[in-house]
Amino acid sequence: MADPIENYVIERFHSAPRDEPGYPRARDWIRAVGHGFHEEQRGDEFIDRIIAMHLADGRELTGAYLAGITPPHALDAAHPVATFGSFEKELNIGFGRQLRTHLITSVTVRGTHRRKGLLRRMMEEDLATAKAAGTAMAALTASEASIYGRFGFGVATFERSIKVDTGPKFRLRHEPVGSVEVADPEVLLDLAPAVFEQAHHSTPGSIVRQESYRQRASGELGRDDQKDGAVKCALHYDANGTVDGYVSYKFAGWDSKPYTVDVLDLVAGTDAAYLELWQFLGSIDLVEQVSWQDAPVNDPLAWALSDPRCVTDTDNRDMLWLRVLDIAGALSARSYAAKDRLVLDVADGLGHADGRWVLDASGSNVVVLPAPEGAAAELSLDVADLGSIYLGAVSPLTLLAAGRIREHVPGAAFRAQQLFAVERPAHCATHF
Ligand SMILES: CC(=O)SCCNC(=O)CCNC(=O)[C@H](O)C(C)(C)COP(=O)(O)OP(=O)(O)OC[C@H]1O[C@@H](n2cnc3c(N)ncnc32)[C@H](O)[C@@H]1OP(=O)(O)O
Repeated sequence: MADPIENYVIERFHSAPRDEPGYPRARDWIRAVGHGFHEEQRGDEFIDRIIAMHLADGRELTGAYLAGITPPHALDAAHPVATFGSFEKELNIGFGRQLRTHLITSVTVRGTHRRKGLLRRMMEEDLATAKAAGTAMAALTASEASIYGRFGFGVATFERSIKVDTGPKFRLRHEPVGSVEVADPEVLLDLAPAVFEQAHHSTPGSIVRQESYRQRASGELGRDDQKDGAVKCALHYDANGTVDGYVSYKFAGWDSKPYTVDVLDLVAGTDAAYLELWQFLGSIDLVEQVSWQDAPVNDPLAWALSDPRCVTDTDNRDMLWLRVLDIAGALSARSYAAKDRLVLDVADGLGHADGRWVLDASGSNVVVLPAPEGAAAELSLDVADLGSIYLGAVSPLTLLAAGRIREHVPGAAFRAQQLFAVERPAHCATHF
C-alpha cells in the first residue's frame, strides 16, 4: 500500500564524527546516499573521511524517515528513505563579484518510496529555509535534465568531455612565459586550493570547491576510497616561479589503445598556465591521446592548436543549474555589461521571485525594485530562464527563439543579452 506523505518525518542535522552521539544518523545517511547512486556499501574508515569533509564544508543533511514500523528484515526506520544535502559556497557572478550560493546535493529517494512527493517536500522546505536565511541564489548539478526545471532551476553553464590527439599533429601556437615541472601529487593537498582560488576569481560561473577536491587531485582519495598511487601531477610556474596551475592525471594503462592519459583535474590561474599545461600533456612520451571529462565548452585549446581537429568532443552537457530565490538580492549583486533599464515579468511556481521587476543598471548603482503601478513589462520569463541567462552562458535570444521567454518590446531580449554578458565565458569546474 502507498505511504501517504504524512507517514514520513523529515529531519535536518549535521554530520557528527564517530565519538559523538549523532554519528549513527550521519553514517546511515551517507550509506543511503551511496545506495541511491548505486555505489558499494562504504566501510567505516571511508565514512569517517566523508564526515570530516562534511564538517569542513559545513554541510547540512536532510533525511526522510518512515514514521511507522518497517516490515520484518527490511532496513529499520533509522535508515533514511530519502536524502538531501546542502551547503553554502561563493559563486563568481562576473566582473569580480561573488554571491554566497546555496548548493544542493546528494538528493536520493529509495526506489520503494519514489514518486510520493518526497523530493518535492524536501526541496520546497529547503528552498524556503534558504530564502528565509537571506540567500539569494540556489544551485545544483542534475542527474537528469527533466527533474529540476519545475523547482525553478535553469541550466547556467555547460561542460564537455574531450579527447585530444597528442601525436605528431599536436602543436600549440604559444610561446611559453613560464615553465612546467613534475611534482609528487601529495603537494596538491597544500597547493590545489590556492591555485583554484586564482582560477575561481577570474572565471564567472566558478564555485569555490569543497574539501574533497584537493584529496582526489592529490590521489589521497582514489575511486576505491584508498590512496591512488597511479595519480601523477605537474605544476605550472609563472615567470616569477610562483605556482599558478596544476594538472593531475593518470595513465590509462598499456591496454588502452591509443595509449591514453586521463586528466583528473586541470586548474590554471592564467591563460598562459592553461596552454603550457597542455603543452606539457602533449609532450608526454609513449602517450598518443589525452582525455578530459570536465573540459570547458568555450575552450581556447582548439584555437591555440595549429590543427584544431586534434580536439574531439565526446559529450556536451549541462553542468551548473541556478535558481534565483531573491530577485532584488541576485540581480543587484551583479555588475552589468551595459547601461540599461529593463522591466521583467518573472513567473515563479514556488512564489519566491514572482512579480514585475525593474532592473535599473543605467546609473552608477544597480537598483532592482518591484515595478511601479502601470509599468509595462518588456520581457516575460520563468525564474528558471532567469537562472539560465544570469551568467551570460545562455543567450535570451536563444530562449526567445525556443519560445521560453516573451518579448513585449522589440529588441528587449537583445538588450537583456548585452546586460547579462560577463567578462569571459562562464564555466563551472566544481561538481557537487
Ligand atoms: C542535485 C542532485 O543530487 S541530482 C541527483 C538526483 N538523484 C537521482 O537521480 C537518484 C535517483 N533518483 C531518485 O532518487 C528519485 O527518483 C528522485 C530524487 C529523482 C525523485 O524523487 P521522488 O521523491 O520520486 O520525486 P517526487 O515524488 O517528489 O516528484 C517531484 C516531481 O518531480 C517529478 N520527477 C521525479 N523524478 C523525475 C525524473 N527522474 N524525471 C522527471 N520528473 C521527475 C515528479 O513527476 C514530480 O512532478 P510534479 O510534482 O511536478 O508532479
